[in-house]
Amino acid sequence: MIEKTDLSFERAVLIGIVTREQDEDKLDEYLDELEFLTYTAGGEVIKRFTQKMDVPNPKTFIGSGKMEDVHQFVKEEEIGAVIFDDELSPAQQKNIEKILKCKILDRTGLILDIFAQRAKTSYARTQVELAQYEYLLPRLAGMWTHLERQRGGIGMRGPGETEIETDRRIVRDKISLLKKKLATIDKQMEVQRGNRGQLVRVALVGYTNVGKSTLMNVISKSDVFAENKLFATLDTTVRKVVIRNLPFLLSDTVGFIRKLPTQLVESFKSTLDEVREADLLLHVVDISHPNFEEHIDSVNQILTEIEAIGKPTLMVFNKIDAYKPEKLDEDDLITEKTSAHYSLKEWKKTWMNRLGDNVLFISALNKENLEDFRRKVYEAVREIHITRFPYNNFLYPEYDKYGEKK
Ligand SMILES: Nc1nc2c(ncn2[C@@H]2O[C@H](COP(=O)(O)OP(=O)(O)OP(=O)(O)O)[C@@H](O)[C@H]2O)c(=O)[nH]1
Ligand SMILES: [Mg+2]
Repeated sequence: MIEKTDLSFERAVLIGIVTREQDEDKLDEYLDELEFLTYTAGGEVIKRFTQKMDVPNPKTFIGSGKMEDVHQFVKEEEIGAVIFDDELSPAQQKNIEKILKCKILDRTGLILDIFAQRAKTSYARTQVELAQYEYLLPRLAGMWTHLERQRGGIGMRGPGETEIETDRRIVRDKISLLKKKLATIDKQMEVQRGNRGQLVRVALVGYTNVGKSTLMNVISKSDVFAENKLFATLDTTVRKVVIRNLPFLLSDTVGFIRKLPTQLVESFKSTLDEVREADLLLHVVDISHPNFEEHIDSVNQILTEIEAIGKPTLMVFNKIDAYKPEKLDEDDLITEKTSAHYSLKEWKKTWMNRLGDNVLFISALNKENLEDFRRKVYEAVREIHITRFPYNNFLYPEYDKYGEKK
């Protein structure tokens, strides 16, 4: 595994910009998420810097005055990492590093770092490593100045272009090696998937931290790692589940996020094969999150990217126990009623109504409405099952509660 930026106990500041497409409220929400990502990576956010601009500065992303403020703060407060919400170009990253003289990360770098920390199996590690090298390649020149500065002193001449070229070649070789390694594992996995027989395959998909693994555990009585941090799951777990008389395969996999780095989507292609090859998707949503609608869009966008959109899908709105609409007093005639004030009942009448029967409202944690969940999943799986195997003998005999055959 290549070096990762260690953010453990690191004091960090966040930087984001307000643009025409992204007003202050939106930026706030995005920075909340970036703060959660930083916390997941082990860092602590001390301050946020924001700036209004039409277009980012091509050299330093934010303007020079603002950069000076950040510089002062970094010096005075002993900040170890400065994290940008947007993707920085390799040149921007290099320039900013020169000014601030501390770790500079963008959103992609931060997400890659979390993936690197969390990858447990050699398969996940290989995929992350490939993504890291792809990210590193165009940034190599910048990295050298970094090393140069760190070592400094006598006898340390700046690296010539040739050394950077050598480095690029090494990284390129490494990338093609990792790709070959992944291709071999992919073949093995394909065979494994083929061996699973003809059972209907169901995949849990959704934004990170919405409760996919918790739901998997509840439904399949398994023990998949779940926690209140982002990207708890990086590997796919597949379990055989039986509802009433119907067996099927349920898989839990990596969560999605807004602007998931393309390097990661690409190198996690085979992990995501499970989603691509699924017959039915359970799109899990954290309805207690203020941005849940945007999360749905991000997930759909990634599903489109991996060519998994348009499959039969059940929308599973989870965490109903934690859903608290904002209060609107009856005599309050000034505050405009927005979706933040909707009760669950009101939500059901919105665009959710158009989803017809394909919606569910549950709490995986409190095991609320799980009967409804089982029934709807059963019906959807059965539908697929009987169209695929009209003369099928997979359906187990149904037993009543006394254990008698029906
Ligand atoms: N209040 C509430 N919390 C829940 C519910 N379901 C899950 N959680 C919590 O949400 C957090 C994330 O749960 P996970 O199951 O790890 O979520 P995930 O979707 O698998 O996350 P990633 O693997 O990171 O993509 C945990 O702290 C869970 O305890 C629920 O119904 N209600
Ligand atoms: Mg998970």
